[in-house]
Amino acid sequence: MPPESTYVEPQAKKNIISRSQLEARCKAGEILIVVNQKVYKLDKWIKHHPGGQLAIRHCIGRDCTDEVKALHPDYVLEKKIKYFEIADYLPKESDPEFAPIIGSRTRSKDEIFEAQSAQISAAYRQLETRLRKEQLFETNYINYAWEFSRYLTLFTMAIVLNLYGTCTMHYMASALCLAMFWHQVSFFAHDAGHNSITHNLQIDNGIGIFLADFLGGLSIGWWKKSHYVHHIVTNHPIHDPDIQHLPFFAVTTRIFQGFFSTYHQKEMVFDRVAQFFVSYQHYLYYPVMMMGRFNLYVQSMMFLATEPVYPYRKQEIFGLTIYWIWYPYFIMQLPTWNMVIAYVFVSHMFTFMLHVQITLSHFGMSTEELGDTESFAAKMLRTTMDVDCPLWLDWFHGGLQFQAIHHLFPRMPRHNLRSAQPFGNQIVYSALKDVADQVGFFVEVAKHEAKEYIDAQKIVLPADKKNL
Ligand code: HEM
Repeated sequence: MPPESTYVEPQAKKNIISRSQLEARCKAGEILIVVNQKVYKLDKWIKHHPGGQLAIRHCIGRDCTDEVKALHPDYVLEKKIKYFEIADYLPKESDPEFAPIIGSRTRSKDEIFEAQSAQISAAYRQLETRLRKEQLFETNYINYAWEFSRYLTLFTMAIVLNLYGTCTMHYMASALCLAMFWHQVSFFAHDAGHNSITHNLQIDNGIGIFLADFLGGLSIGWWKKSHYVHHIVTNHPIHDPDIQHLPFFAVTTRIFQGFFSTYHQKEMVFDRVAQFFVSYQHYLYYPVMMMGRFNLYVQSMMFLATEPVYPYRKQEIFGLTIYWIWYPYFIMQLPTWNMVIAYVFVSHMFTFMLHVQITLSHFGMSTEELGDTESFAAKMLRTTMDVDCPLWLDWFHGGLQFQAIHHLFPRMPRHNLRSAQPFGNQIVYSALKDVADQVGFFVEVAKHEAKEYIDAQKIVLPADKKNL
């Protein structure tokens, strides 16, 4: 055992599961995950998990400590998780299959990658402690008061311009205000989905249902299901629903062969229709984004109709029913049918800004699968991008332009993301420094090897010839 190893001899009586045993048991169908060097068995409970089944399925058979810490309130790790503990996890260096590294063997590329990834993870954990000290996980309700005044202004303007308007310009301005209202309120619903408003699951869920279902006609449950998965397997072409947009877009050429989407549970084929649309995707991007909200209606209804276990189904169906009463009633106040149709399109299409903002942070980033040894923090930084924006424009992006820090700490209230970002950058810089150091090291090795080769071959370089 190397002296610097952190391995501690487990107590004789405790159950121990090694990495190979874990793999074998998971392959046999057991739902086991590793958190803080302990193994948890979730076979029976998975269908009751408030974060959905798929979130857990993406963590089966691997260490998901950082994911679990990032996505749960403290009580889950402090109390709830204990009920599912079945054994200690045997770190791989003590597993007979993974013999200790003896002597000065050169580390393989995989080992270097794993070590770098672990370094980022360690920096990430320190950062979390620091941000807690800075109280950046606490909600400042004054921010929400400001936001409320904005929502209320937009909604009131939409109503007044619709009911008391006298010309097309008034009606279209009303539609635009409604689109802006939906756009802005989505950020609030996003907080509710992450339980980052009151940090109480029931209350935040209630807020989410009111905002998304009653006011917007969309299912918060549907959104939460897909968004949680997105946070765990960000930018994975096969697993992340947020980058699966066939037949319209292909974010990576990897999907040209078609693939089975684990989220949608269906084959996504790259057929002729997809070939046609994808070849024009650079033109179609904005028009498709403008139609996005109509698609969300369909997804919401499908979710409520087909999700096997969902505790808030009745409340959400009630919410959607109210929406489908108030919105049609509202637009029927317009003087002509042409105006009604124009209103529907303008109010829906101008929410495209939200879809653009969401996709902007991920579409241009890596979609590689780098395996289980990549840490959560390393993966989030590789797949997520911030959007630069001045302070005065924060309201427009809702604070979510700091997407990398949001992905590292999904439960952090949005209004704290700007303050947290400089701390987050430290991880990025230290990761980049590591990469730069590695590159420098490889250059030195290459130089050394080249020199050895030249000396061995007794090659005379042109520059040296002149000196002969
Ligand atoms: C023994 C294991 C686990 C237990 C006991 C557990 C328990 C819970 C509980 C009680 C909640 C509701 C939290 C609240 O009150 O806000 C929750 C939410 C959640 N869990 Fe787990 N969970 C476990 C494993 C996992 C795993 C492996 C993942 C995947 C990374 C996961 C992802 C989530 C997500 C995404 C949410 C929703 C978070 C939110 O609302 O912001 N959970 N879990």
